[in-house]
Amino acid sequence: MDDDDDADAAATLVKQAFGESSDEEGGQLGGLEAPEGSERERLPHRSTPRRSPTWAPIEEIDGLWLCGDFLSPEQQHSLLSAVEEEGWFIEASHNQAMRFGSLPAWATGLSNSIREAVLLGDLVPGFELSNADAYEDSSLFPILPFELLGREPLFDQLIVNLYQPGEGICAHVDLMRFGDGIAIVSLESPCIMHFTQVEDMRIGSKGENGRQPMSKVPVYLAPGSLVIMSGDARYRWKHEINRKPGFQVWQGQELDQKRRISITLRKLSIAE
Ligand SMILES: O=C(O)CCC(=O)C(=O)O
Ligand SMILES: [Fe+2]
Repeated sequence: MDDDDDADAAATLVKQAFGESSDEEGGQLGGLEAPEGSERERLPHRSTPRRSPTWAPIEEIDGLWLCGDFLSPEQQHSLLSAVEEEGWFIEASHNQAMRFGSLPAWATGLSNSIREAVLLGDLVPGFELSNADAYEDSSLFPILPFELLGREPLFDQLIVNLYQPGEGICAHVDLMRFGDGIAIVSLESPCIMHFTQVEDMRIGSKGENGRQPMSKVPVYLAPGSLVIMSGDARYRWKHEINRKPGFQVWQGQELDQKRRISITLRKLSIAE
């Protein structure tokens, strides 16, 4: 596909997923409605278009993108309410819920919003100038390759994790039963997710791209942020969250740990 074909395919995808114009139901971030009685709900439907979210590449890791302003505070609130209404975490001993196949409506709305943010979001200023070469073949869709962005459904597996202060997740690469292209939305507490290369990229050896492997790459996940992992980021880097004292340090400050909820969306691999 050349760039024009890609652009046409993207336009078709936007129309299919979100309707002809952004005023229609299901338009930009339309899958997430404001809570009843909120200021936004009283406004005429979508009278003020929401600004585009901004995407920043994590420069050390190919295929890792962060959208720090994916969800507004209102949208975070309504997403959290939708999760809480599922009743998964009423018992203190329950801290994880999984769904396969058909997802709750709010998760399908979230999935649509992710696709829309990838298609319509802005790249952080300066990105195109400094990184144009590395992304030559995917300049239209640097955040998620078009074959992943255009698949239907985009995601068919949901996992919601609830972490109390001090709790996290050990370094891992997600199971191979899940395909490429993984999205993680963070709610409530900010946290630092650390990425480390898998063993075949040992310290001291040079990776395929000629770069020296990095020891550990910290990524700050604000509430309402969205992370997308594909390619190397998904297969060649482990991710972990260590919320023990001393590990959640950002710009010299230890983060204040509260409860954190994360929503991970993935697509099951097609069975061979
Ligand atoms: O909670 C998170 O942000 C990450 C969750 C995760 O990596 C997973 O469920 O595989
Ligand atoms: Fe994971």
